[in-house]
Amino acid sequence: MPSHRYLPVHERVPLPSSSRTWPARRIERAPLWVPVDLRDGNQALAEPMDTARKRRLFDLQVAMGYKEIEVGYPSASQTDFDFVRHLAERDDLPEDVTVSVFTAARADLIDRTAEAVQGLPRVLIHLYTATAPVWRDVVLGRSRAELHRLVLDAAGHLLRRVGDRPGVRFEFSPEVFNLTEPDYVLEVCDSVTELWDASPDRPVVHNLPATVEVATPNVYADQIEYADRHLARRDSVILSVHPHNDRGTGVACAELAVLAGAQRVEGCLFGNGERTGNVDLVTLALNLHAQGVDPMVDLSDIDTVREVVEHCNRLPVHPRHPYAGDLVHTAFSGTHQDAIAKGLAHHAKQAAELGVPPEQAPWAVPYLPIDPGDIGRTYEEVIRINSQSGKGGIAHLLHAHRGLELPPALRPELARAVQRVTDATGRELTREELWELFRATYVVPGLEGRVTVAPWSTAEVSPGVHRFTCRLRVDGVEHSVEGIGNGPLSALTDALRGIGVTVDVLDYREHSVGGSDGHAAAYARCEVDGAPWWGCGWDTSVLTASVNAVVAAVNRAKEV
Ligand SMILES: CC(=O)SCCNC(=O)CCNC(=O)[C@H](O)C(C)(C)COP(=O)(O)OP(=O)(O)OC[C@H]1O[C@@H](n2cnc3c(N)ncnc32)[C@H](O)[C@@H]1OP(=O)(O)O
Ligand SMILES: CC(C)C(=O)C(=O)O
Repeated sequence: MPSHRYLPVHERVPLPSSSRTWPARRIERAPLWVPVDLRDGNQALAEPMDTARKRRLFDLQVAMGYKEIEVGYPSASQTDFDFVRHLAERDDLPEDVTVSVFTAARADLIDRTAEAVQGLPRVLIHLYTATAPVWRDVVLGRSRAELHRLVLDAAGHLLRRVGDRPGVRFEFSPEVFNLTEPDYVLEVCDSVTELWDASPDRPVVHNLPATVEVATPNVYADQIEYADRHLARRDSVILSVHPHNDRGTGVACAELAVLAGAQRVEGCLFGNGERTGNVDLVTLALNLHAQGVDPMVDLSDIDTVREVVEHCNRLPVHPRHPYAGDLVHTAFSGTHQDAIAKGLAHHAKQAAELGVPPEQAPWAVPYLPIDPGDIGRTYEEVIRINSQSGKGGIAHLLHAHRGLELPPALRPELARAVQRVTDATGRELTREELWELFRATYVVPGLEGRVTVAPWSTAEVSPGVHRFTCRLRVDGVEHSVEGIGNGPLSALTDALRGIGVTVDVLDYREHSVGGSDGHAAAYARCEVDGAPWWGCGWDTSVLTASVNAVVAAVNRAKEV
């Protein structure tokens, strides 16, 4: 790899001194989140959103509780302009929501922006110019002083155009802040603060973007802490960050930046945006939630949020996406499943002991960072079965979906049967297929096979003495037999013995299964012709289930 072509960040930009305090801090409340899906996310789409899609996403963001929403770049396209006009003319903005619009530092674009926002009751106008040396030299062709002049000219023009309108506030972004000299950032931002005469009741937003992520997140945090300490009129400045995800650490950058003093975070839902995307606001919010901090946005129905975002962006959310992906609450592997199954049972028990519903009880289930129920997911998909799965997960699924309480001694044998199938097919077993496999292996042999028992009846002929009377078919030959024992099952085994089938019940358990059809399950481990075999019964009658379980064990032994 020609790695020598790339300079490390400290050779690309002077970094601020290292008297950092952010590593010792904690995030104890949510910053102001600002979704920029309708602008930064939108400009990265192959097919930008039309008004209907923009409106759908905007309404979602309002419903989720976002209070500041960047809605477009109205001077860039008629579609963006029209959407801002749509918001202004519909006049249905909730009173606690401010819209933000984006513009480059050019008089013609500012004029068009001013036209677009006419009539909006609350609007933040977001002016930007790249400030980093490569952009100054290569893209904009301006020296430090010339670019500073361009920014002030544009900021002044904006102020003259809309500064006296009620409800208008301003934001400035030195684009590529993270590759800009710290002293130049302060010089430009402070002069803009001055020009716009920011005050605590009309603060300016200085938004310091990692336009292209180029360094480990600690470097960005140092840059933000330096700005936090040195920006002028600090109580009149809202310090905002806008991380991108080029190195895959956009979320970490935003979190460390908040530790370092950022009060506001711009990003997109599920991380859409230029190249590898903007920082993902959903992950950031749920990371706070998982630390016990109120994220101040409603993600209790994450699948609806995802569906709307996927529709509007025409992009899928990855199945492994943090919190929201299809697979993130699912365990296929045996030991994880075992731990989750035990953890869920423990959680239910703890909740009962505390006298609170499970969804209110403190969460500490292994391998599940948050309760999937918090974001509207069910437990259906938490455990899925393939060749990596083990007995714990299999037992959990049969319990969760069929109410079976499989005896621990039966589980390893069933797991081997499951593994034979999943290894042979190489694919996942659905929960219906798992149930069918269990039924075919342990229950069906009690109903059909070399030995069948039907019809039959039992009676307690004297206290503690039971008689089992039946017609037995063995390899097609029918016998009328009778047995006596201290219970119905021992009477059955006695009857079988009478026709030469030697069977002893070694272990037996039964339980009822709740639900409308009121089934019972019976599990019998029997020694048949000198070897142990499990058989199971599933019937509305406990007695029938138990008889079938013993016959199943006999037939399984006779099949080999
Ligand atoms: C990091 C970000 O996300 S920045 C936002 C980027 N978003 C977009 O570009 C989406 C919308 N953009 C557009 O629709 C168009 O680019 C427009 C309408 C804004 C401008 O279009 P055009 O006038 O055709 O210019 P073009 O797109 O080629 O932009 C390049 C010009 O803008 C100048 N420019 C770039 N950024 C800025 C800025 N922040 N302020 C002022 N001028 C700028 C460049 O120097 C260049 O000028 P030049 O032609 O004199 O060399
Ligand atoms: C905030 C602006 C300038 C931006 O989109 C970026 O830098 O990525």
